[in-house]
Amino acid sequence: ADDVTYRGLGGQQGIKNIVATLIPLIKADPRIKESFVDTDMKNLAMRLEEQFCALTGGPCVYEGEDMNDVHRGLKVTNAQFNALAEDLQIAMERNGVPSHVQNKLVAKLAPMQRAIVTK
Ligand code: HEM
Repeated sequence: ADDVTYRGLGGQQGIKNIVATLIPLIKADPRIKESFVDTDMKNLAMRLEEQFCALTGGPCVYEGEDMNDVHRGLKVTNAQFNALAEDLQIAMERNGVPSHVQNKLVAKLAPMQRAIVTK
């Protein structure tokens, strides 16, 4: 499998660090934080690590919920989707991920927008 992007993120440890940076950004972001008040953020972090690893060619299997099912009823807007993507880019930037690799991960998340945005 092509794991260039996975390696660009710094592999398993790099992804762990990126998600650890991302979670507090989500919790502090006035555009999206209300959506996560009842969320188990440790579980979310574990699932995001799996998902980013699997999507970028790493040796992981995403074992979380289907993106449609988990976001159904949350009334997520396009603006909120973009806000989270922006927070992710900040998290990658802070962990020294080159911008071309940042763009690769964001591009892999883009097709999920239709499943996540329901408003
Ligand atoms: C790039 C965009 C996004 C990705 C890749 C993503 C991915 C995920 C993943 C992997 C989970 C965990 C599923 C599980 O527990 O099995 C999750 C849960 C969740 N997501 Fe998203 N998500 C995105 C955008 C958003 C946005 C914009 C919002 C709201 C503003 C949101 C709100 C939530 C909430 C509240 C949960 C937890 C649901 C629960 O625990 O019942 N997500 N997301």
